[in-house]
Amino acid sequence: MSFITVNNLWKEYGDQVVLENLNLSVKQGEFCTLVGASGCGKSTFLKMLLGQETQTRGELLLDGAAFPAEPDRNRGIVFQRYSVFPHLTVRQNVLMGLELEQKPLLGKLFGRARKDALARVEAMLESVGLSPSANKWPHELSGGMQQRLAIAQSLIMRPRVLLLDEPFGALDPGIRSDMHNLLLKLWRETGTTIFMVTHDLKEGFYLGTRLLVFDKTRHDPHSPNAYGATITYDLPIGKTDRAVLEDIDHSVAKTARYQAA
Ligand SMILES: Nc1ncnc2c1ncn2[C@@H]1O[C@H](COP(=O)(O)OP(=O)(O)OP(=O)(O)O)[C@@H](O)[C@H]1O
Repeated sequence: MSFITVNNLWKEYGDQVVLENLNLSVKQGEFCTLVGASGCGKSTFLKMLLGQETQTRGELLLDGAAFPAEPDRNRGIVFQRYSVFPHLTVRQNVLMGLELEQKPLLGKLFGRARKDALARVEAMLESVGLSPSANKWPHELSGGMQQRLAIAQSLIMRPRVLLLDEPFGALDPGIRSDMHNLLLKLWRETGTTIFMVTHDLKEGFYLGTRLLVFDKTRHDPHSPNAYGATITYDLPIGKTDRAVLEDIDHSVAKTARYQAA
């Protein structure tokens, strides 16, 4: 059965059509990577999946029911930068979600509940390789460590859907490949469904089980906002030949030129 269903989904901001007629059916545990020219609406789509934005038209279903309109623990998100709290230590950053979930008013756990939560936090820090840095402050961490912390902070809540908006875009290539391996390990361990935006087609192919290309198929030079992007390719990874990749590269670059003009 489809876990996430998108039917004839449109998103407009004022007179700007950002996304038009998206249709998609995603099974639980899939790893979808999203690529497309800058400004094509990939982040907007993630925000709709998160519950931060609502669609203008169409349906977005989770297990056959309308998506909750507010962000909730079903969905976690990691941005390119700065999604951790600078005034909390690494351990506190990861613990905070559990405390707020169980004690929304006080934001503090005590006794047995705190001990159990801390045990989960320690296991998560171990899993992302941050145990030795548990007492550090975010500003004392490298970019890669900050992103590992942001991922830990999301995954501790055991979200059914993990949304990643160019999470490795600001990292050096060497660190990126470590992060890829870590993400694949965590994805296999948790079985969470992932949507990840990337500008790097190769990264999209390496990580995902499915590649979604967001692109505009219609352009009006006199009215650049009249048409939105849609999903032009929806490819199972591992079964795609070189000519298709070149085609994607070519059409995304063309849209980017239109947007820049
Ligand atoms: N809250 C908003 N109000 C008005 N317009 C918005 C809003 N959010 C996004 N947009 C517009 O929607 C379009 C799509 O933006 P979005 O950030 O989703 O693109 P993107 O594909 O993620 O781009 P990039 O790859 O550069 O991050 C842009 O033209 C942007 O200006």
